[in-house]
Amino acid sequence: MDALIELNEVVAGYAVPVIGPVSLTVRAGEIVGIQGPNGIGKSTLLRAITGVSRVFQGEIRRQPGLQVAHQRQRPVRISPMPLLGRELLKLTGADHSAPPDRLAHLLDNRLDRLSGGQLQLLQIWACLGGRAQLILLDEPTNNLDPGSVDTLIHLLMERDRSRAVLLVSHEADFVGRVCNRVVEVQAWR
Ligand SMILES: Nc1ncnc2c1ncn2[C@@H]1O[C@H](COP(=O)(O)OP(=O)(O)OP(=O)(O)O)[C@@H](O)[C@H]1O
Repeated sequence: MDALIELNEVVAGYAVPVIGPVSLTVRAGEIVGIQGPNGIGKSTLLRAITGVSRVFQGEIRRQPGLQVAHQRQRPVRISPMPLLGRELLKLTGADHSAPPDRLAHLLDNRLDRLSGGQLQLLQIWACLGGRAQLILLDEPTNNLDPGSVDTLIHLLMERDRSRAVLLVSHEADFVGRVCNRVVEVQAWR
């Protein structure tokens, strides 16, 4: 299989269908964006890839052995968390690639003493620099000021280019700057 993942006419939801049909393909090295109005089911589609939501119709084909990392829209923040930034990277396997300079000042801080935006950037790098070949990012610019959005773009560009990213974002400017392709999704009707 050439692609990392292929969605073929996928309809996903929970007790009832929410989104679709959606077809898309993500290949190694690509950054693909998913766009659509609030509440249409974009997060639900990412959850279908990780098996958390239900696939009603269609098919999701994964490259054999594919590992997926998922940065959720509102990451759970467990407090207190006496874990250092560099320990988070080690736990996720992300210490194998040197963290970018822009994150260096966060590595010796406890996770529960980082700001929401700092924690988010570190968690995104833990996904991008970890073992997964496919990284799912749900609204990665949430909580980020313009300087941090620049850092996020830098992290995306610095990732190992064999990795692919499938991201959901309502920030058209950000999507235009980082994505190779954008897929417009529709609600199930
Ligand atoms: N665990 C769940 N069980 C049942 N319904 C859910 C669940 N999570 C979300 N939904 C419903 O699925 C629909 C789509 O939600 P989802 O969060 O996927 O949309 P979205 O497009 O990502 O929204 P936004 O752009 O606001 O982030 C909503 O009506 C929501 O209430």
